[in-house]
Amino acid sequence: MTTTDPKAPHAGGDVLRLERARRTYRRGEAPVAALDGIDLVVRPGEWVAIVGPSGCGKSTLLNIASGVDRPDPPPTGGRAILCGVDLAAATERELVHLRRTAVGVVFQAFHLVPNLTALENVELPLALAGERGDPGRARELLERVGLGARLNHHPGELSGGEEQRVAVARALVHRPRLVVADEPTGNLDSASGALVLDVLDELRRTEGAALLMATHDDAVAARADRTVRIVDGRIVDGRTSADAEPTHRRSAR
Ligand SMILES: Nc1ncnc2c1ncn2[C@@H]1O[C@H](COP(=O)(O)OP(=O)(O)OP(=O)(O)O)[C@@H](O)[C@H]1O
Repeated sequence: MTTTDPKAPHAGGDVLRLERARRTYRRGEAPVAALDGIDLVVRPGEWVAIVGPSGCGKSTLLNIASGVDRPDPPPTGGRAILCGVDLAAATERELVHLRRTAVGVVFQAFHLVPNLTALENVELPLALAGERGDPGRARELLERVGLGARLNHHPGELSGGEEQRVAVARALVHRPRLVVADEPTGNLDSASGALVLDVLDELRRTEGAALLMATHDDAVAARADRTVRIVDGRIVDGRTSADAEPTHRRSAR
């Protein structure tokens, strides 16, 4: 491939860099700017929360951060660099490789495969990435999320919180550099949600992955290293990178 290999050990630097990123949907005649010039840098190991009202652009941003979507074409779309790969320049094949090797995803609705066991669900990303990997890795992760006794259970035999902990193990099994989580506690009661956040945080720290998480819940966002607030596709509050000054102070000047 022509771009940096996202899994290469030397692939340091930012995990995600958005510069004036813009994503426009054409709805009938009127274009909708779902992202309207977003600057955001996520560094290795950081936990960044994205908050904002329904329709502000959180899912659009996460889709770009997970390599599922790209900003508008240059020059109006700005730049989106995911694990060293410029999304505008990447081929579809490169994007598939990026998604399978460098990114892990946790959804609100778990999205486990119902006829596979917990262990088989966690092993799935390794098979998709064509990696034999460490044969004990999936089992070890399930033990670390507290499900060592549920390896052979199917999703229908697990509680919602247990299903989401399987999904967390699945998101980290291929050692991604970035975990993208869309309302990961949105379908859970507060105790199960807190446990899911605990295991996500523990794995993030020990595995060195960055975590980019959208949430409606201010208590969830408060656990992140920093929070970015979006309204109408623009960042209105928070720090766009770990060393940037707060946006609201900048605009008040
Ligand atoms: N495929 C699409 N086609 C047209 N418009 C879209 C599409 N997807 C999203 N939008 C619009 O883009 C804007 C941002 O949507 P997005 O789903 O990113 O918001 P969100 O913050 O994730 O919302 P929620 O919190 O409700 O999930 C909204 O105005 C939405 O209606």
